[in-house]
Amino acid sequence: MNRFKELEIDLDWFNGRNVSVAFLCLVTLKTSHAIYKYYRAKSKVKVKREECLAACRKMAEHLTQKGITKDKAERITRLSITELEQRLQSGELSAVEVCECYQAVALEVDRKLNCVVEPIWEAEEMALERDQKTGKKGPLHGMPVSIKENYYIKGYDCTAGMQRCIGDPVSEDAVVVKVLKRQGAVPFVRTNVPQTMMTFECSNPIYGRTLNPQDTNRGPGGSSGGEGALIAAGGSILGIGTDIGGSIRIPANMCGICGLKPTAGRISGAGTHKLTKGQTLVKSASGMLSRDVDGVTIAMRALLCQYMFDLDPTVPPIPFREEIYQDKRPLRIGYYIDDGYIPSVPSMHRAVEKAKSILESRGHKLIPMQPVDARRMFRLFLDTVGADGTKTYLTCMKDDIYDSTVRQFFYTSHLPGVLKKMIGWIMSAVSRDDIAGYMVKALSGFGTVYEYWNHALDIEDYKDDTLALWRSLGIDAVICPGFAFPAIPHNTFGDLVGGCVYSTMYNLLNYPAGVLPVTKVTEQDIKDMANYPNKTKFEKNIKKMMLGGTVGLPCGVQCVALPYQEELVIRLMKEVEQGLKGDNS
Ligand SMILES: CCCCCCCC/C=C\CCCCCCCCCCCCCC(=O)NCCO
Repeated sequence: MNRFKELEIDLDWFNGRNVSVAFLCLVTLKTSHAIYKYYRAKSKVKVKREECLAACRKMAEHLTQKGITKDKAERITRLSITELEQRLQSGELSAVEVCECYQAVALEVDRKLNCVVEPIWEAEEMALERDQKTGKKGPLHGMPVSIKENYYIKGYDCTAGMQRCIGDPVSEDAVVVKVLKRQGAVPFVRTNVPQTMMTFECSNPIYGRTLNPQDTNRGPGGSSGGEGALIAAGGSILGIGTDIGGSIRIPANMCGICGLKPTAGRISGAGTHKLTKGQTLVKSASGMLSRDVDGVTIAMRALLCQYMFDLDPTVPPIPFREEIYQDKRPLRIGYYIDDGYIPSVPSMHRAVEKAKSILESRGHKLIPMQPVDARRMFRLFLDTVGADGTKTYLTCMKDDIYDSTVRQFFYTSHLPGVLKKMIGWIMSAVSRDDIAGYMVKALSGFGTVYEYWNHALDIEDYKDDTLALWRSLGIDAVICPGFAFPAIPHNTFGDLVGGCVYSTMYNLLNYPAGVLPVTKVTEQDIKDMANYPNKTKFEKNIKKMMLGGTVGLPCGVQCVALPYQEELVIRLMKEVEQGLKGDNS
């Protein structure tokens, strides 16, 4: 009876006025909490940014005090990597002077392009150790190397542009960084990345936006965009990056430098940001970017050593195979200018045609081909990265400030799965553009492990079909566009995301692929855009972008080989590069 009375009293409380007041209180509380979290994130980001800017200023002052003149710095940074290697090995140049000159130029470049996150303070001490070393020098003795921000460097935050990771310095270097140091290199600056590293723009709320040295109204590509911009502008000679959808090759294409994405796992990825590591169907690959192909070769030779195999036993102990790299045997090389899904632009066609005629003139047989259904591939890729319904990204980005380049993806990601599927379906039906629609659908993820395993089998089928195609054509390698188009204006990633079909294909297949610059956009290429298809929204976006002042932008070619044939990829890249220089040896 008593209990019943109590209940009556409780029920009485639930009158209209009380419920409205409680509801209002709840909304106010929630809103104030969200505002508080937003400002807390903002101030955390601001403090970090100021710290990094102060570090750059302090380093610049230090270098001025040391008397590093612009003249001297430019004299050293203009040397090719092979010249620099020889002078460091012979002792003609000291590791300290090379390090200081590169730091000075990198900081100067950074003031224009915002590509450096912060200097590595220990670099000078490391360089001094190299100079004092007696006995055999390492293959990278004194070589300055820039490091993408998502690689662990002891004592520094590794954020991937996300505020959650600020104030949590890592306790150990990444395996690649350890190996570089052991081989004599001097890591000297950390470079910028996009927030989450899943876009090919290069902007985040902590370190800001990186600009393309070829045209500052455009981005350098991403996610290794800081590396791309810094190397192309002469502030670094060799950089380390990662690539799960094109992050090494896209900046290489957009900035006009070389980049190699090895087979995932050939170079250790231990000690890189963990964001994408739970997703194991398409793995991120560690690789490198450099001004020319020699840089890539020198880095691969040095990294593929016993020390890396010992530190990371998951890496297959295959040293650099000179016999494949130096081989002069004529090859059968497949080529395509269009993947049959996303039409690449005329300047990219020309780049492939140019590389093709160079390779033919060197005795190789070029065979026209079409890759296995690129649309099927891209859907598999998107379903893979969105497999968890984007929960991993949303968790890492909880309470963060969304960068303008990824905002729309995150707002969409928050919607319930059914709604994402529906919106995706409607978008595909209405716009005749199945890329945006399919992307939204892919953000909804898989419902069951059974579906996910079936999806994994579909990827295996795609790999089998591609291998069967290569076997039937009897090809050793493939050349194709380095990307669908050259560098894009800021904040257009969402409109042009489909361009990455050209790069993601070789992540899904896990084939090694490298990009090198071959040509630049000409006035004629722009005139030829008149024949570019104009049916889908995506094609219209590409056309508009290309007509918006792209003349002079670099265009690269991608060289691809079967898994673990990195040496063959580099050989092809080198032959194309030699052909471009008119050297047919
Ligand atoms: C459709 C699934 C998307 C899941 C990600 C949702 C989180 C939102 C974050 C960013 C929005 C971008 C979503 C577009 C994904 C597909 C496009 C891939 C673009 C590839 C760019 C290069 C990425 C890369 O290689 N990163 C290196 C990491 O080591």
